[in-house]
Amino acid sequence: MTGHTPMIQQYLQVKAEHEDAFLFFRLGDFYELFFKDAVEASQILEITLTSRDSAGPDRIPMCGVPYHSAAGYIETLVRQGHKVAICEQTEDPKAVKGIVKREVVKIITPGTMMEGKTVDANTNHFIGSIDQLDGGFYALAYLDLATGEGKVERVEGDERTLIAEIEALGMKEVVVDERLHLALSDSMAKRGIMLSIEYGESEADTENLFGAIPSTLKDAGTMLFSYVKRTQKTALDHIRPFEFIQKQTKLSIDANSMRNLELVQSIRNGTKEGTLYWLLDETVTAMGARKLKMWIHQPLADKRMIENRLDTVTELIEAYFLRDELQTSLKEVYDLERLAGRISMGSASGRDLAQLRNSLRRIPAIQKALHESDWPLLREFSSRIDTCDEALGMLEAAIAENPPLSVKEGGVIKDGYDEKLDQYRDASQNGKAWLAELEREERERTGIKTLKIGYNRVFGYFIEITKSNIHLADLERYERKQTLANAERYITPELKEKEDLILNAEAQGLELEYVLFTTVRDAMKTYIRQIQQLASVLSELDVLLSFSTVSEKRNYVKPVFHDGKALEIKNGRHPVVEKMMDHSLYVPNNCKLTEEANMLLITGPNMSGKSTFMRQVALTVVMAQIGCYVPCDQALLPVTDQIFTRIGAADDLASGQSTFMMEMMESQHAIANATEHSLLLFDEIGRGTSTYDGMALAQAMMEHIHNEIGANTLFSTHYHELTNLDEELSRLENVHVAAMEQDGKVVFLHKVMAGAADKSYGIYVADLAGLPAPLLDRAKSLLMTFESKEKMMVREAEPQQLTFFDLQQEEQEVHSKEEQEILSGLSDVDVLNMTPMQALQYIHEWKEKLQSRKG
Ligand SMILES: Nc1ncnc2c1ncn2[C@@H]1O[C@H](COP(=O)(O)OP(=O)(O)OP(=O)(O)O)[C@@H](O)[C@H]1O
Repeated sequence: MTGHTPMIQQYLQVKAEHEDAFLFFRLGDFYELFFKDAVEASQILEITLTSRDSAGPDRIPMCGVPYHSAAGYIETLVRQGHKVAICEQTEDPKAVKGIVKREVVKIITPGTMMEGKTVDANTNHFIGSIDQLDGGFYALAYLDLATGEGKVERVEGDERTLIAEIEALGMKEVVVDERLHLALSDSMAKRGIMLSIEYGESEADTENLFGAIPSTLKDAGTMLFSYVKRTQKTALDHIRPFEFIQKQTKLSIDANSMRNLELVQSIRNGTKEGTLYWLLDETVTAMGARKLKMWIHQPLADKRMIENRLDTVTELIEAYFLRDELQTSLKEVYDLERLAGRISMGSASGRDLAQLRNSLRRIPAIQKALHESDWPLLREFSSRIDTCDEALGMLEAAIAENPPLSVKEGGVIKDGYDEKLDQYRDASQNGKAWLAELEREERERTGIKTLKIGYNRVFGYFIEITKSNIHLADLERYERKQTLANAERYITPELKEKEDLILNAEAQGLELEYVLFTTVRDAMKTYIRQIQQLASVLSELDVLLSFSTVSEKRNYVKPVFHDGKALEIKNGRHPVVEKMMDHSLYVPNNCKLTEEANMLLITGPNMSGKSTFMRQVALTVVMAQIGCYVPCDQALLPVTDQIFTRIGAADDLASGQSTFMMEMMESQHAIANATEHSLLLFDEIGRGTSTYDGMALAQAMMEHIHNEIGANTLFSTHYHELTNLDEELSRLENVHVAAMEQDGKVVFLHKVMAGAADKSYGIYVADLAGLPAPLLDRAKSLLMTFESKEKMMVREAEPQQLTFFDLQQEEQEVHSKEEQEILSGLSDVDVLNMTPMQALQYIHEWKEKLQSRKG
């Protein structure tokens, strides 16, 4: 370190504690980066790399960004998966000699970045933390620092399940201890998730935050809290008590199924379009949009709670005008949760406080409208709304109607709020007028018509009287300051006082205003919980309004829940496919799963609509359990506890697993965790391997689900051979999606009908896709050969179809069994006590057995 200038030495000291971050080192109006940081950042940010002198022989690489435009650069670095440590001057450079003290005031990381152009306010941005526990499970805690929402859940399963959950929640950063860091660093890096280590001591007093969390899971939460505290270095009063996600009260949908069903992210490009969230999102506030997403992530599994939401939606649908009024008011409500977060962390601007005030102004009308309605649940809603009158009163009194963006510009505090500030403003704005008035008064009092008030830099403001009038001067009050050739200049205490005010008015006014503003902002901290509570009620209202709007617009119906297991949907539709196509073209379908028959085996040509049908059943269940109406004419539903899907080829490239391996792992996960209250969707299990292998696996899985689990199950397959299973499995029924041949062309009817399909139409679909005619002809003739061969094989191997290896093995098993029988028969024979005829009879039997073996 020696051989550097004192400033660089200071830099190196700070940098040593923040090796893993780009250090933004404040120098005047710039943030400077040095050494390796400078080289790398200049490349990423496309800014010029320069160098500066040091005490040593080599120049130091350096680059910098202006203070006022740093935010964009910081955002770019953090978006690309880096940390940025902000090091500020913590002393006034004017007040000290030599090196100014500097300190890191904040570390911005991918999981804690809350503001910026790329931060979507309609989504929660969670930073997570993991603790590995005995017994093969993990504790997963996560927190949205902007809104203060935190949750803790128990993740049962292996590392893959854990990572899937982290991805499903969209986390960009996860905090772990050193041991887990080693174990997870590769798989997290592949997915672009930052792993940060927290060594620090856990915060001691966190009982208020983790009171509801089972003790074994608390450590994940406290570790997360310590990390956030260490990086943010501000008050975190807005962080609410962490919620414990109890699986029993939630419908759990594993991350793969979330993706397969396109609940919040489309498979194609990961955007919102084409998802259930996209379909249902008619929310008018960012808080509502976030809540909707969380509800879709964690639907309810409690009949009473579901019905309460559904009944509220019913009331909102009926109360048409009220709904409109509520939505119009809610549109004017800003993001109260994020505002509360900024207040807590001291980053709220004057404009933020004005937005808070403007939002709070809307609340009484919302409350009143609900309260005066004829609807019992809506009235109940109104009683949950706290109008935050005190907070509103304070903001009304203190904050100007339209404050500027920057607090430092002034104009944030309202006139009339603070006498002193008013004086400053008065002084600076009306200073001249005041002086003119004083001049008039003094002339009147003294009778000197030529008395005037002047100003110079040495003496400030003065009263000037010409020599000829001096005898009229009021020397009791005037103090002589300067004598000129033909005039005397005086000051008065009053004038000096005013002078102070006038001269410093602006500067002091701004200073005072800043103090007043921060006092109001800090005072608002008292109301954070109240504001958050309000936000929670309003966002819930927003989502329920959204449900009622969509349900009405799209003719959805209210589902009926019962305590049984039957799941019956009449004329169901896939809501997203329906929205994307001409509504009248969509072919509705029934789905009937009863206690007696709760497994459907679906066959039908490619593209006929098998997976659309399966998905629509799952989406209907999800929609119902978040409290929304459903796309059908009638629905009788059980409360489903978990949904598992094995649909399509959602290749998980990052995990490095083959598609077939993925398929098997997802199946394993479903089979290991499903209960009789679960819904399983298995789309074409086993198609990733050889026919017999795949068919065998599919059959075994169906048998297992039927006999051991008893879950409501939809199973689609291309293996027509499996359709015979309904004879063996009593609760299995065949359905098929109908297609029709007309003039040599296949017409897809998209209609689900009883019984098995007789034929698939793969080659026809290939034709539709535009494969060349000669290729298709060849395929047709090959198909004929295969089919006739298969018929022969089926005949040979009846009653079951086995592979060549299976047949060989079976043959061997049969033979050794016969030999065993002959041998044991021989040893059992009591030769001394049998007639020759009996002996002959035995020999004949043995010989026949051996002959049948050869034959
Ligand atoms: N009920 C329906 N009404 C109208 N169109 C439908 C219906 N169901 C499916 N479709 C249309 O048919 C297309 C194919 O459906 P889907 O992907 O469900 O077929 P599939 O039988 O699962 O095919 P594959 O066996 O090739 O996976 C859908 O994209 C949709 O446009």
